[in-house]
Amino acid sequence: MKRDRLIEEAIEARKQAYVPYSNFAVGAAVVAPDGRIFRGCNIENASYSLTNCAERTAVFKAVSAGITSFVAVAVVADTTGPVSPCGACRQVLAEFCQAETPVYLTNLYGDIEETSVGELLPGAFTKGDLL
Ligand SMILES: O=c1ccn([C@H]2C[C@H](O)[C@@H](CO)O2)c(=O)[nH]1
Ligand SMILES: [Zn+2]
Repeated sequence: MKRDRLIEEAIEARKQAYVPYSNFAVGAAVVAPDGRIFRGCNIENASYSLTNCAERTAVFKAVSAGITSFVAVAVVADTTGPVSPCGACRQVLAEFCQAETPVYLTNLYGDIEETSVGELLPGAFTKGDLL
């Protein structure tokens, strides 16, 4: 199943997490319109606030490869329930996805919450608001 394949990609991405401070590894994977998958992990820094979350790493890798829209997203972490993306990542996903774009929030224990970018950030500030 496509969903499960994407979650596997996020699990693989998580293995590259650079997390010497929190020891909380997160993986993400986003799907381009042509089906290509971009992986991301969280990347921490001794200057803690410079940390980049897994979701934004995946999105920024894709954007730097010329992909500026996504048709599905998966995120995984070692949480008791499905992982919950931070506000910054919700805003970045809103920039490059449709409100209906599916987001699979998961953990290492098989819990899967199927939500959407619009549900994660209702009323997002978007480019249309700049007019
Ligand atoms: O959805 C999330 C939530 C947290 N983190 C990272 C940021 C930091 O490295 C660590 C602890 O907050 O987890 C992510 O990458 N994605
Ligand atoms: Zn985040």
